[in-house]
Amino acid sequence: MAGAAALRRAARRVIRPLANASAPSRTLVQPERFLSSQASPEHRGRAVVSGSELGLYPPERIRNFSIIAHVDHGKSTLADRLLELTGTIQKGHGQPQYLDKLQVERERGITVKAQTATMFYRNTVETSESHGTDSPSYLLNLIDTPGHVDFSYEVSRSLAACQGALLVVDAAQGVQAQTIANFYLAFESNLSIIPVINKIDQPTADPDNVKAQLKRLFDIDPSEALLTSAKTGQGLSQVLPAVIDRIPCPPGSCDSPVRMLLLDSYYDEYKGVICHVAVVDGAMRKGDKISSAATGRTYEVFDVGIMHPELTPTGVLYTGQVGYVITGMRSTKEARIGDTLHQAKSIVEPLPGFKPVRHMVFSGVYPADGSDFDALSHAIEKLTCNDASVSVTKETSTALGMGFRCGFLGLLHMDVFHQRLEQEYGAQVISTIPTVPYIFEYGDESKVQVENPAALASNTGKRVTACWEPTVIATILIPSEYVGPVIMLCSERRGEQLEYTFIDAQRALLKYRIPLREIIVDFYNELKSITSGYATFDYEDSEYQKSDLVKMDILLNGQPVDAMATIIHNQKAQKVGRELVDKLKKFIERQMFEITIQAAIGSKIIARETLSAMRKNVLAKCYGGDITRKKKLLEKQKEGKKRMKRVGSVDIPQEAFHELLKVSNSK
Ligand SMILES: Nc1nc2c(ncn2[C@@H]2O[C@H](COP(=O)(O)OP(=O)(O)OP(=O)(O)O)[C@@H](O)[C@H]2O)c(=O)[nH]1
Repeated sequence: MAGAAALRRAARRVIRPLANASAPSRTLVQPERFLSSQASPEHRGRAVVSGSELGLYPPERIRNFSIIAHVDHGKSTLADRLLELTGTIQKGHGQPQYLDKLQVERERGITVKAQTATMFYRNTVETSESHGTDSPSYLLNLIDTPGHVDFSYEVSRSLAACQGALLVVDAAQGVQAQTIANFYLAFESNLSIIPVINKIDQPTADPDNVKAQLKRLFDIDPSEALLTSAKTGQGLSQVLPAVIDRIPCPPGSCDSPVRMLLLDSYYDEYKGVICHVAVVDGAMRKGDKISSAATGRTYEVFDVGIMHPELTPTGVLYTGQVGYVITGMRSTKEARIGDTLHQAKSIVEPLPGFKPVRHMVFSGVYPADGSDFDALSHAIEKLTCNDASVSVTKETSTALGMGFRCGFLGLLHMDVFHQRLEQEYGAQVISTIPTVPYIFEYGDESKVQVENPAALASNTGKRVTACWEPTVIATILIPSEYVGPVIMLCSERRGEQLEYTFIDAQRALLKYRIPLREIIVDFYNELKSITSGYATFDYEDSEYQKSDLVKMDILLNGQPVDAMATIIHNQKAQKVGRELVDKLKKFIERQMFEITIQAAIGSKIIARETLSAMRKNVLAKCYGGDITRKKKLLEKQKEGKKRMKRVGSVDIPQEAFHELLKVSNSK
């Protein structure tokens, strides 16, 4: 390895503010029982921590850090290794990516929710702050964050509780689009950033090239980079010493009334609302009364503790610590993320909260079977308790009945939400074509934000005088040979080039301003396919721009299907209209009568297909008299019917709605 000595020297050079001057008056004792890296095997993984033991960790013995990276660069695996190294979980606990707890996270291999784990660690590697085996024990809060662009909101929230971040970069793939986005999130939050070049065990690993990229893009001194393999364990012993040495301790005053930032909340069937908090000042004990700065309501603290990594009651949380609190809150709506919780009756300055969530994509969510509305309503209510970033309002569609209009952070977020509804609550849903929030101005100069294209119909009396659509700044990293096709793709998608640079001899970085609508469906797939999978892509929201938008209706036998209406750029309407009509023809089953399928803008028909009449006889091929087989086929047909939506006199299978999602954007 490039040498522990070199790393130590590098470590000494980086910013290392010490504890806040107003920090603790608590006595510092060596909490030997937490020295898990040296503890006996039976001691490891013990999740019993008392409040008095927690009190042994004043802010200067605490480090709060996040792991941030591009998707799949190894954050969760690195988090696993650190949890093992500190004895927080057993080695070979049989469940890789321990902190990815949701079923969808395990199935998709992605992190969706940020997770926190408290570890206890004694630094045995000499650093500028510690002195070998005499070094004290530290309390480390590790926050594993999602890598996908849709969940960058989770990342920025997590960073608010941290003073530092491990920026993990794959040694073979190098810096990718989300590496850049996450670096800037951490940089703008003033965090100390420790670059970790991971996966150095891979045959194609090229750490020197990655160091050069880090220098060029972020001005990171190459000697600061740690080289690791979360798979083989190589280099991992350097990570936590660097965390202790290079990341400042949390600021805050131990003697002030308690003040904490509400980082996240979720609903637990047995325990009620559980809030994750970062204690900024003072201490919070079981039995204390705390108030919410946002609502003014006061609650009693029923339980308080740390995530070690499961909920571990401690009866108290001190300044600088990150943990959970359970109060009498009845719903997560009371637990507003970004709120300041503080000692009741004290007057405190609220902490800077978070930017409000901006919903990028809206879609209608309806029960596949209309009679399941109550069940769906219950499922959505429960799920939003654990995913506060979804907005939900009731809506009614003539085609689909009663349902909900939901706002999501992006398409993956929408997909994950649907999957969780199905997996965790058994809900069968139909979702409508996703749309972005447009702004329309009418003749009377009133402006409305339109999140449901069908809603535009109610304004037909008014003349639209102008419309605006949201745009994003997209960052795309690609091997240089793909620059041409990517530029073509972006201009087809109405993108405006903002930047074109090379990050090294082989790779280019492109920045485009693109209308959000153009990227929400299928852009990423197409980008991947034209670059043989090499492109990486990230975006951040940008301003609204004036645009020439029209509402396109889909008509079945002359009747508009409100759930299939979409708002689209005028120039693209014809092409997309044809594709939608064509797709529907393939998915709607022939019926006893002829069906015309049309796309229309106002009264102008822009695409049309006809489906001829036919009676579908499922028993047609079932010769002979095997009654059980016939019954089975009829049962299957009945089951299929349940998944149909009757629109006017036409039955539309659920799959047709799903397929429409795929063509709802132009190619
Ligand atoms: N060869 C090698 N593979 C690794 C290493 N670290 C992680 N991996 C593998 O890389 C893949 C992605 O790892 P994760 O830890 O899930 O990556 P992540 O960054 O958490 O991914 P997201 O949560 O989706 O953002 C998994 O198959 C890991 O087993 C490493 O050091 N070497």
